[in-house]
Amino acid sequence: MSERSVGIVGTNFHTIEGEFLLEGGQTLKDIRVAYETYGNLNKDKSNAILVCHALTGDAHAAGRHSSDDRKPGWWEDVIGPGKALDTDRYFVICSNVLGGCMGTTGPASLNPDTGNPYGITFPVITIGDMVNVQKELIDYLGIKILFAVVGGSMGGMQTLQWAVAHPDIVRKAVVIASTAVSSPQQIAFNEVGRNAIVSDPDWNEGDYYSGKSPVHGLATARMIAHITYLSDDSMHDKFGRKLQQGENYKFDMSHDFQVESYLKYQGETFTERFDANSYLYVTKAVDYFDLSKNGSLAEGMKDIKAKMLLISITSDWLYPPYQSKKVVEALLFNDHDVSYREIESSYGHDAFLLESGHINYVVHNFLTHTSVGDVMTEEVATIREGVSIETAAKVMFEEGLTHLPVVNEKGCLAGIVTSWDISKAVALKSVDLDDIMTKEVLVAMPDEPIIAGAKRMERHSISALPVVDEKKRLVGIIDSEDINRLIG
Ligand SMILES: CC(=O)SCCNC(=O)CCNC(=O)[C@H](O)C(C)(C)COP(=O)(O)OP(=O)(O)OC[C@H]1O[C@@H](n2cnc3c(N)ncnc32)[C@H](O)[C@@H]1OP(=O)(O)O
Ligand SMILES: N[C@@H](CCO)C(=O)O
Repeated sequence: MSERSVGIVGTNFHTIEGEFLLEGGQTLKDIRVAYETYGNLNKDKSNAILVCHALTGDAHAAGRHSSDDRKPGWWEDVIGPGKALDTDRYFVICSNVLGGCMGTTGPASLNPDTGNPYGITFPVITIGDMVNVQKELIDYLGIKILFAVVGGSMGGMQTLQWAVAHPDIVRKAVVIASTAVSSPQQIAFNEVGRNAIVSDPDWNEGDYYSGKSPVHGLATARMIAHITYLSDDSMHDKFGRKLQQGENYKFDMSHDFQVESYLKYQGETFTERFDANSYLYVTKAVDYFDLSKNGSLAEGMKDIKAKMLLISITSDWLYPPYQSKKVVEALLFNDHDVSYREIESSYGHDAFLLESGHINYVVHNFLTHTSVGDVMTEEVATIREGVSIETAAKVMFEEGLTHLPVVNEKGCLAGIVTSWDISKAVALKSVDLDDIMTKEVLVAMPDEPIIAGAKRMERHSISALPVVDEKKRLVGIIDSEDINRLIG
């Protein structure tokens, strides 16, 4: 196993107890979420990155479940020590989507009310529902801010949805080979796939879990979809008109060309790991995805606060660069902080899984150009000027703090009290907070590079910096231990 891998990992499960309301108005009971995590969550819980998977991905994004596993998780090249999603710095989370078939509740799961698989009685779900389920997981993990949300393809849709629906949680968002609105062509390809599934007699109106499954329909759906993940150039490069066996045409109906054999293999192996009903539901969720509001993408995106990075792939004809550029335009219309990169690649849509060199470079740069505001803790316990030392000590004890900012009636920083100041007060029998607090406080600004804040802390041997805006209002705090971990 590569030294740069997260190594052997396991899948965890969390149940969201009770009724869960879906965007379509229906409910699901006791949703189970399968998830994996890599790296460690820091003390402030400010280094979490949520990775959202694509259509047929799963929670197993990196590492191996056992040393015998033939292949690692699907984004092994991007997640791990020293990689863009650096597990020495970040706590990476990936969960299987709602409606999936890799551990999270989906149509193949048992309906608790009937004891039978949901099948086609499973409610139609949306990208918004997938994100709402992830939000429950993040809450369960005690995470209040996401340093970043990252995803390709359908994972990019979830990432955009996160940025729109939870602007105060998401600090950075990386959207790769994706769109804010599913196009008619995308819907059309999905519909052909669904049609292949429901036309298979073994589909049996979705009720096939005790008999034969619709493997022919599902394999055909995958074959069609797989073509859309490649490009004309990559197919020329990969297969050309090469034959699978021998040098002469057989002039029969066998899989004479390599590309035929390849597609057959891709279709068949897919049926070993994916549920046909899940394919119906997850593609539907993709089709319904549309972040525009009143016909305007700019309006739909106006609440976003995260710094955004959009990446597209030159040869991706399924999610063409124009779709990412539309998102960029909508964000620029709102004066948002957005970067855009187009990766030159002939691999087509699946380049987001294959061009790991490019992806690592671009995503690493985006994530490491971090400002104070990207990592600061916004919920800061404070005390008002003029309170007693005892009150300050009590707050620090109850909140487990070593630094406590003192603010005036306008919320402006007036000083800071440390646990050392409290010890001094006890030793000197002081009662007046004003006597012991530091009034000339070193601070950081949200827009300054994190490295500048870290250097200031190092130079002055201090372990926390209050963050203030231009009016000196306290807006957050940063802690040296967490910062050092993030800047590596
Ligand atoms: C986030 C997510 O999207 S998770 C889901 C990602 N995974 C998938 O989508 C699985 C489907 N696969 C793919 O999409 C792509 O294969 C990728 C992007 C993952 C990997 O691409 P590549 O590394 O170029 O692999 P490639 O497409 O050549 O497929 C290789 C497989 O095809 C087989 N193959 C290659 N040529 C032929 C052929 N002529 N006949 C039969 N089989 C063939 C190989 O033996 C290999 O089999 P294996 O997967 O069992 O090892
Ligand atoms: N290979 C990807 C393509 C869809 O983005 C998947 O199967 O999920």
